[in-house]
Amino acid sequence: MIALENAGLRRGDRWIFRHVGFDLPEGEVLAILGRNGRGKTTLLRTLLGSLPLTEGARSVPPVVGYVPQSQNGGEEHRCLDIVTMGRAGRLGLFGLPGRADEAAALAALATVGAEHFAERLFGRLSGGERQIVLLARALATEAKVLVLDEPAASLDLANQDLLLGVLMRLREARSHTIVFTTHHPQHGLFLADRALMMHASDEVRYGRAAEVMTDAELARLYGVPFARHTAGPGRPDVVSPIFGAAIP
Ligand SMILES: Nc1ncnc2c1ncn2[C@@H]1O[C@H](COP(=O)(O)OP(=O)(O)OP(=O)(O)O)[C@@H](O)[C@H]1O
Repeated sequence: MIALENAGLRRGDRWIFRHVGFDLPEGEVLAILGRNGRGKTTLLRTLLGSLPLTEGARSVPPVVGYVPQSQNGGEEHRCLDIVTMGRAGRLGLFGLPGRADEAAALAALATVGAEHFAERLFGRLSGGERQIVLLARALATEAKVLVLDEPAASLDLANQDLLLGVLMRLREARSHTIVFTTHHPQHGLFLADRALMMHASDEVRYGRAAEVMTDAELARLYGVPFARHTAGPGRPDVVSPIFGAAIP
């Protein structure tokens, strides 16, 4: 459904990433992890088609729903209008959204459990609620692939829980193939079927999230040791960085 094969991207004389390959089955969720500047956003941009690969190949459907880290602007618009903007790619050059588009936007809000936001102003929502509206906008495109760039980056714990819960419902429905970047390993363990760990520009590990996100690999990725706790039957382990105990 979505794949990269021996993909590389060079800027000037520097490879941002190289030899990246994965093949994400339809309906699965992929978490991309790596330190600051490791190339996560650049990799997402190649998936979105806004940056060409220097080498290798990508296989991504033509329409992808994108959720940015946050959005500046639109604060004075109703959430329904923000979500209806997701229909723009389906309208003709000078086309205006019609009733069917508004109905699709309402359906997208309902999918994320946020139909009650429809008439509220986007600027009056909390950060987490805004992310959910932006997710609804991506769903309104009717894309089967969703790409999210650090969707929980600026959210407090309650809002992280809110957003992760909505994404988990999409995962359980297996209605979309989802790729997201994160600095929270726990989000990967909670939500993702697979993980792509960007250790270095030419070293990327890909596999089942529970198998590749071991304590040792997380410690190697971030340079910080991790502790692990079991969270009860049917729940993924909980990992926490042990600050102040950096690996020599
Ligand atoms: N337009 C550009 N020209 C040259 N280098 C760039 C450009 N944009 C980004 N880079 C470099 O590419 C590298 C990867 O950047 P990218 O934003 O993809 O990292 P990231 O893993 O998403 O980082 P973060 O976790 O901080 O968001 C960085 O070293 C960055 O400086």
